Amino acid sequence: MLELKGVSKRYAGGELALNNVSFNVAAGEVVALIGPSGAGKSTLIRCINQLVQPTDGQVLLNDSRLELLKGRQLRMARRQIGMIFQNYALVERLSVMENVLSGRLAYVGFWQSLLRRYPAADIKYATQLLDRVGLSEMLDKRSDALSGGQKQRVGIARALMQRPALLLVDEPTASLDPKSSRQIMRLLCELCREQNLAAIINIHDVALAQQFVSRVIGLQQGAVVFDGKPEALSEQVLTDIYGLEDWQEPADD
Ligand SMILES: Nc1ncnc2c1ncn2[C@@H]1O[C@H](COP(=O)(O)OP(=O)(O)OP(=O)(O)O)[C@@H](O)[C@H]1O
Repeated sequence: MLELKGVSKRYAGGELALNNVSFNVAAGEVVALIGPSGAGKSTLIRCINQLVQPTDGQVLLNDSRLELLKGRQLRMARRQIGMIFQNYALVERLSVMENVLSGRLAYVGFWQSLLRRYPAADIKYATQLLDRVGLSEMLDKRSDALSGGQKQRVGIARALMQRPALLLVDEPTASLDPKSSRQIMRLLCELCREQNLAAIINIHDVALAQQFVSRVIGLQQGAVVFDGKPEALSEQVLTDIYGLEDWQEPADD
């Protein structure tokens, strides 16, 4: 499904932010990406969706070489990648339903999207998704009236509206309390199973990741230093990844 082959990234004038990263993610597989600040987690996510062009290596999504695509072809390929963000990235003054429908923007034409005219099938699917994420009572609420956990549910429904093959999830729980964090991680993992979706979740909270995902990739200084089951993350491995940082405490940022 997703395959990274020897992906490296050097920003202008900087050190290697990614160093020869290779791994595969299968359909339906949920991977937590962990590592200390500056390890290259965000760079890796951005190299997958091509917001950052890798300096070296290949990024294959369903056998298509994303790093070679430009313009329209890249936009088409990106439809297969749903993004979920720490700060939700909702349009606050729009309703829950409108935010979810905006997940179809890459599919509907320019005028349709400007006038926010979506096909009936899209509205039906958005309604189903909002029901699935537990927000069926809130379709017409303004997004700025929601709690953090509810906003993240809208963000998840919007990403799924794209009918993606892969979800890239950047710190989905960093702005949430512990209970909402667990609910969001559980929901994400259930949805990936139900829809046979692959996901890479960039997450600081190791204990939370261990509780829900089936595979963890640990980055340190741009290189993969661990790739395995969460049970295999021993104290020694975590110390290798995080150095002397206290990896048991979720990061503040
Ligand atoms: N646009 C950029 N230009 C130059 N250097 C960058 C840029 N973005 C990131 N870097 C550098 O690349 C390295 C990896 O950064 P990255 O943001 O990918 O790490 P991260 O693991 O996501 O960190 P955090 O957990 O703090 O978000 C760091 O040394 C960072 O300073």
